[in-house]
Amino acid sequence: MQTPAINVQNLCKNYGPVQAVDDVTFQVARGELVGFLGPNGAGKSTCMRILTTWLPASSGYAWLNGYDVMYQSMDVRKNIGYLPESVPVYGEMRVREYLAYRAKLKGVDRHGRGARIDHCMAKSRVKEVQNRLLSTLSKGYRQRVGLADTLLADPPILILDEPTSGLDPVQIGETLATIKELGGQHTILFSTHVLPEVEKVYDRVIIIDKGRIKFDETKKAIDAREASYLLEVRGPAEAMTAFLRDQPELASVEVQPIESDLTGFELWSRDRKDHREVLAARIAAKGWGLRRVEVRRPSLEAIFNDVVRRRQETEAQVAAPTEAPPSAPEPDKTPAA
Ligand SMILES: Nc1ncnc2c1ncn2[C@@H]1O[C@H](COP(=O)(O)OP(=O)(O)OP(=O)(O)O)[C@@H](O)[C@H]1O
Repeated sequence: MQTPAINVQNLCKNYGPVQAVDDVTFQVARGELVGFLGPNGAGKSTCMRILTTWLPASSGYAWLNGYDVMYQSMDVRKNIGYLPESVPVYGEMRVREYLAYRAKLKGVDRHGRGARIDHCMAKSRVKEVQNRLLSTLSKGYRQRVGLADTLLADPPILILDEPTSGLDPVQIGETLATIKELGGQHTILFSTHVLPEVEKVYDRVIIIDKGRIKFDETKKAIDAREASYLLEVRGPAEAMTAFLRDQPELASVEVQPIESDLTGFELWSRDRKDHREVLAARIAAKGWGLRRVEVRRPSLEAIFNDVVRRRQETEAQVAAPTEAPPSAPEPDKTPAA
């Protein structure tokens, strides 16, 4: 079996009491394009900084192209291009001059260096600003210069932390297209908390939340997931639930109470066929009011909602103080004269 491009085993990182990365294990095969998704503070940047040798792990292991991030950090660095969340700026340097300096540091052959810089600037769409001082660039352009930098030595693995951060919608589209194109020749792990961005380019998605991996699936597996149907029906909740659970076409029924006489249902059919019309007719025949019928395609958004938002909602409910009983008025603490 081929060595995975990225191999992470039981990785942990704590910053004092904050457990930023908590027992993370995953592998990325060569050539895979993996979206690393999670809400703010999930632990994405911390993971990436460990994988790129910029931060030591508290425990666990990681290998990139077979090199240990802890003990073979120079070899790891030769095999990766890393775009950090905030690109370091050498404000007094011009874009081309900066990339030339970086290419020299990375050992890019002197004879081919100029052509390589041109190629990377073209890929990252920064040619038009090549003579501008870095300090005068917008965050979006700086991010693109950072992307050009990651490509200079043509490393097999690219680790891109929020590559579209600070870009306008047109630039986001262009950068995603570049990432997709690069995906053919490199292994790419890129992070974002913007769902639609991953949806456009990924082969596989890993969702991390509170330092733990909560979901890891290929696009193919996600696309093959079965659609469900969302219904909102007005009527007696218990009777409606029992009725739907009796329908021979349905494999599973989930109940989501909405208000006193309105209930939401999520339904999965037994045979992957669409039974909405027949179910709607049966519900109408019972005299119940059908307010909503909708197909819910398996999407990253739905998965993300299941994995992260429901956890957040549950936590918010637990944290919300219960209504305190009216208390007796505080005794007057004013000291007696
Ligand atoms: N240097 C640090 N010292 C203390 N805590 C830190 C440090 N860096 C990160 N953290 C904490 O570790 C957790 C994970 O942060 P991290 O930056 O890795 O998350 P992230 O998923 O990249 O978030 P974002 O999308 O906002 O960049 C957060 O709770 C964060 O506050």
